[in-house]
Amino acid sequence: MFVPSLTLRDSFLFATTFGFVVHAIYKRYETPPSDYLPTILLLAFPPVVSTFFFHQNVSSLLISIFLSIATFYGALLGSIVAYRLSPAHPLYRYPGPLAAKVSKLWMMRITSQGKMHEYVRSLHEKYGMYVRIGPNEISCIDVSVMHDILGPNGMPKGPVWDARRNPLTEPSLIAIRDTREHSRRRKPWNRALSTSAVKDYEPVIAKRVLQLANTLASATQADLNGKVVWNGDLSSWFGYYSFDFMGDMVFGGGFDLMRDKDKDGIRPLLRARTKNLASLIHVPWATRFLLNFPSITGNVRKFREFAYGYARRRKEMGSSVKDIFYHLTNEDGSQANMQNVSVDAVLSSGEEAIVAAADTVVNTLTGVFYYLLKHPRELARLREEVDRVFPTEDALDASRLAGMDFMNAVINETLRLQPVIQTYMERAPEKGSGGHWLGQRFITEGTAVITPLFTIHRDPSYFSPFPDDFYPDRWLSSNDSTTASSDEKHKWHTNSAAFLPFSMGPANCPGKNLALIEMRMVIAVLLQRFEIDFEDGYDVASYERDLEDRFITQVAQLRVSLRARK
Ligand code: HEM
Repeated sequence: MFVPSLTLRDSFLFATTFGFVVHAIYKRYETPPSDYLPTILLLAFPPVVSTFFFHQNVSSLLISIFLSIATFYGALLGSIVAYRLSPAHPLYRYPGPLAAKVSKLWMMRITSQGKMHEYVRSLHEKYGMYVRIGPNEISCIDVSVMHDILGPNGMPKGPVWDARRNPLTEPSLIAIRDTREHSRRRKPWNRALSTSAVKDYEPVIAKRVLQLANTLASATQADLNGKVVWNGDLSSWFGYYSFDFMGDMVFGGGFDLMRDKDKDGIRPLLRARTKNLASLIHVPWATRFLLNFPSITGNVRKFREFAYGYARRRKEMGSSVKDIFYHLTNEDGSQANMQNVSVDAVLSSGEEAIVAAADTVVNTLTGVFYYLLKHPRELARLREEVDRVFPTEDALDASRLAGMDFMNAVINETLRLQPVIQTYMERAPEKGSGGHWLGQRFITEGTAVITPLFTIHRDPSYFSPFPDDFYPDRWLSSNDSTTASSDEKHKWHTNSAAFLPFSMGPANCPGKNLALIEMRMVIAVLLQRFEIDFEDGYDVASYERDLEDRFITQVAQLRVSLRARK
C-alpha cells in the first residue's frame, strides 16, 4: 500500500487545511455531535491522520499527537472565530459584546448565573434596539416588527426549542419547530383551553382555591401577642395549589400537595429540571449527547419519568370528566386529525401541560402578592374592589372576576414587570426559506431572533413614566394601543403592542384564559379571607435579588404573615 510521506512543514499545512475544511463542512451541514459517525470522522479522524505525518518527522509520539491536535483544532477554532467576526458573516453589522459574537458559551455562562434578563437589558441600553447576542442570534426590542417575528406571518420557533425537547421521543407542542406540524398539534390544545372548555374547569379551580384558603386559615395560630397568624412562604403554597389543580386537570387527580406538603419533592425536582435545561438552550446541538450524563441532566429525565408515569396512569384510567387530558388525547375519538398522534406525543403532552401551567401561575401569583405588599395603597384598593363586587359570598364567579378593572390592572402590571418568559421567546426563519423580513431588515436563514420581554416591558419608550415601578393605574385608561391617563400628576404612556406576556401569533399561550381565572380567584379569595403583611424580619429586597431567569422565571420565597379578617 502506498503511504505518503510529508515534511514537517507539509504536515502543518495538512492539519491546518483539514481544520478549515471541517469548519466549512460544519457550516454547510450543521452536523450535530449526536450523529456520532460524522462527528468522529470530522473531529477525530483528521488529528489521527496528521499525527501519523508528524510522527514521520518527530520521533516522540506524544509530541506528534500534541502538534497534530494543536494545529488541527487551532485552525478549526481560528477559522470559526475569524468567520464569526468577519464582514462575511450576515450579522457583522449588528453591535454586541465580542465574546457573545464569538461563542454561545458566553450566554451560557450568563444564563448559569440566573440574571440573563438583566444582562440582555443592559446590552440594549448600551447598543440599541437590535443586539447580537450570539454568533447567529440577535435580540430585538423593536415593537414595530413584533408581528414579523411572532405574528401569523412571522417565523417558526427557534433552535432553543431543540434543547427543550427529548430528542429520543416525539416533541411536545411547545418544542415543535415545523410550522405545519405545530399547527396540527396545536388544535387539541386550542380545544382543551377554549373558553367553553375552561368553563367546565371552573368548579375544579374553585374547589382547590377554597382548599388553599381553608388550609391556610386552619394553620393560623395565636402568636405571643395573642394575634392569630400564619407565617410562611406564600410561593410554596401557590406551588402546592397550582400542582394540585393541574394534577386534577391533566392526570385525573393524584397530586395532593396542599394536604401532604410535597412529600415526594415534585417542586424541587421541577426547579432543578428548569435550571438544568436553562443553560442547555444555548447548545441545543449538544442536548442529546448531554442527556447521557446523569449529573447534568438527571433531573430532566427524572421529571420526565415522573410525568410520563402519571400520564400513562391517566391514559389507562380513562376519564370521568372532560379534563385537559381528555381533549389532548382525543379521548372521545371525535377529532379525525388526531388519529395519528403517537403514544409518545400523548405522554409528552402530559409533561408539557404541567410544566407550562404550574410554574407560570405560581411565579405570577407570587409576584402579584409581592408587589401588593410593597404597595399597601394598591393592596387596599384591590381589597376594596373585591369587597364591592363580592360583598357576601366567596369570590368564585369567574365572569364577575373578569370584569374587575383594578384586579386586571394589578395582574397586567405584575406580568409587565415580571414576565414568565423574561428573555428567550425565540423564532428563526423557516428551513429552506432563505430568510425572513423584519420590516426593512432581512434576516438570513440560520439566524435566530429573541424578543426579550423583561427589556421590552421596561422600555421607557413603551411604558412611562417609571417603567421599573409598580403602577397598576397605567392600565386603567382606555384600551387604545397608545394611551395617556388624565391623571394630573402623571401622564401615562402605555403601549399595549409592547405588552406580550402571553406572546402573540400561532404559538402564543393557549392557557391564557385558564391562567387568568386561576389567578383572579386565588387573589380575590385570599384578600377576602386574610389581612396580609410581609413576615417580620423578612428581607423584602431578597425577592428581586433572588429572582432568576431560568428560561422560565423562578421566584424564591415570599415570606408573609396572614391574619383572618374580621
Ligand atoms: C401566568 C400564566 C402564564 C403565562 C404568563 C404564560 C406565558 C406563555 C408564553 C409567553 C408562551 C409562548 C412562548 C413563545 O411564544 O415562545 C406560552 C406558551 C404556552 N403555554 Fe403558557 N403561560 C401561562 C400559563 C399557561 C397555562 C395555565 C397553560 C395551560 C396548560 C399554558 C400552556 C401553554 C402551552 C401549551 C404553550 C405552548 C404553545 C405553542 O407552542 O403553541 N400556559 N405561555
